[in-house]
Amino acid sequence: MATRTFFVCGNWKSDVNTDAVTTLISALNGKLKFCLKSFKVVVSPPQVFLNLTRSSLRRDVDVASQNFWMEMEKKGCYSAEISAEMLVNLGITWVIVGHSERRQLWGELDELVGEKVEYALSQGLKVIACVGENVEPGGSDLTTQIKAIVDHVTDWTNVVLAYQPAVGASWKVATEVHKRLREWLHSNKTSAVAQSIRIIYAGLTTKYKKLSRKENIDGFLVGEGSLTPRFLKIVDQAVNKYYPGTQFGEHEDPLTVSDKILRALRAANAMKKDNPNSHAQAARIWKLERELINMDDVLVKSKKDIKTVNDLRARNDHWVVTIHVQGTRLRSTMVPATYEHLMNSNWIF
Ligand SMILES: O=C[C@H](O)COP(=O)(O)O
Repeated sequence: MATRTFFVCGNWKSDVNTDAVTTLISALNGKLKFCLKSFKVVVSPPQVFLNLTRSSLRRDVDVASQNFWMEMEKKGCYSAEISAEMLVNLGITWVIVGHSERRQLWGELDELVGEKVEYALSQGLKVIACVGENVEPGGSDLTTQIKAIVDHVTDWTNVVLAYQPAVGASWKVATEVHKRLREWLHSNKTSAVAQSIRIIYAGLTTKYKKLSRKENIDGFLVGEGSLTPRFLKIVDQAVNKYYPGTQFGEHEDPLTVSDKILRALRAANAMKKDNPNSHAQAARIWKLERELINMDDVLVKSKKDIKTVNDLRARNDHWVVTIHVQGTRLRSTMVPATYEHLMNSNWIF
């Protein structure tokens, strides 16, 4: 499987008000329990809600603007427009460029789209660059659109390509076009670019689960479906591609052993503070031990030989952690239990 970070962006277009935005933010804040390092979730509210969204949404969900104004000449007076610089100043990290609605309704042409992509990147924004078949009769074809973008990008790390199909296109068409787009990038750029770039699907569909499992589909730009709890479901289904059996909010990335212990110790330490000597505490610690053992199927990438962490006991202000490697006790480590210590120390292995 390619190692491209899966990417799901909810584009709230112009269909929301303050209540809806607040509700959507709390749904995301409440459901997502862990940072999804290998899975990027982004939301794109209308510009009037960018500040509200950025200030109240959890930090590991990024925020995208649906557009920006590029100062074609020097700084000037452009009433009502919002520049890339303003977005950066607000803490917005992504911007959508070349959405079919901007192309159709505001006449944004390929060359402008390419220039906007380049300018946004130069200002430190990441870009969701849209190309598609949802254009006016006589509009440019997919290859021309993509070429106009490609010519303005040198580093693809911060660019996601969103494919917007013609209305009514089936999921089968989507998979075929994504494949062709990657082949085009392979032939016209490099194989490294073709393999690393994320191509996300930005069409109306109910087949998110199916599509998320296709090799060349690296995520979604979701319009209408991002305005309801369905969005969480879409993310769930995609998360499941990588972590079968998990749900959005329950999934966590494979953790290192030290991450796991650190997390358990933090929890144990908090319990200890609350209730220093109770049996209940001992029982909870026992539960934590089990939890660590139950996570043993998660292998530690950088230290392949360490397989289990199966002992965690309290001794005054310290905790003893025993590491077992393939059934044999490797070592016991005494670790300090204060929160500050745990946060700052480099104690493990
Ligand atoms: O920005 C998203 C695309 O325009 C798809 O929107 P949709 O999911 O409402 O069809």
